[in-house]
Amino acid sequence: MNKPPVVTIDGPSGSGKGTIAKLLADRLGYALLDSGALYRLTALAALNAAVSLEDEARLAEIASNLDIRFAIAGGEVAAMLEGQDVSRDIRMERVSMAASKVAAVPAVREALLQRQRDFRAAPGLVADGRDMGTTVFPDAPVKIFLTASAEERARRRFDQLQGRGVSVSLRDLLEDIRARDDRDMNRAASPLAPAEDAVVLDSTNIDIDGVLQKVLELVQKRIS
Ligand SMILES: Nc1ncnc2c1ncn2[C@@H]1O[C@H](COP(=O)(O)OP(=O)(O)O)[C@@H](O)[C@H]1O
Ligand SMILES: Nc1ccn([C@H]2C[C@H](O)[C@@H](COP(=O)(O)OP(=O)(O)O)O2)c(=O)n1
Repeated sequence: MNKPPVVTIDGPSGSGKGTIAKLLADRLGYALLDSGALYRLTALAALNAAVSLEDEARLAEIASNLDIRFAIAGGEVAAMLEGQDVSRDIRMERVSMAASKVAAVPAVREALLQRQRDFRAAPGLVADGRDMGTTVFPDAPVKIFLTASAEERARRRFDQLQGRGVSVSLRDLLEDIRARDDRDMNRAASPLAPAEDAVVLDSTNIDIDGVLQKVLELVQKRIS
């Protein structure tokens, strides 16, 4: 039997992956995997348990035993850790930084691999992350690598956080984005990189609707 199709959307922080993945999943009636949330949840659980981010064995144990669930609340996906809605907590800057460290640990990635593959279900899946097209779903029929300049991505994040009433400096955000890009691209385990068969889309000068239209065109061409 053919496996349900997967559309993978990989790329650096702030490139618009989460936004496009959600819109696309809604349009297609597909399930959604926000794989970054799994790394964020692992990081939050480690911070809550005061586990050192250098302690790779304990981090892998946490990733293997995560008690998590994604629930739909008011049209949004809520991330639940041990029964608590932690959707806001996992987006905090200190958790973002910790997630990028935790994600560099090969045993953590290994522990989360099958959990991610289990999201594949009929009629299809949209999966957003860093290694969806390269490692987790190498047989996906549609692979997108979404990118944008670091300055544009920092500006987007700035607007997003300001909209939520979080006060941040644009310069700090740009530094954080560059540090995270560097760690995500240069780690040994599943580094951030386009799959050989991915279509690279630079959204620096394209709005959300423009990106969605391009992705929908690709899906229509490749998934009948
Ligand atoms: N093409 C785009 N043009 C302008 N803003 C965008 C675009 N794509 C996404 N955004 C905005 O940028 C912010 C970051 O997008 P998000 O989807 O969270 O990125 P990622 O998941 O890649 O980190 C959001 O506020 C989103 O609305
Ligand atoms: N498949 C994935 C998804 C995320 N990660 C890492 C990379 C990031 O530093 C963290 C958080 O990812 P997330 O996609 O939520 O981050 P952004 O929204 O793009 O800022 O996890 C990963 O290594 N592999």
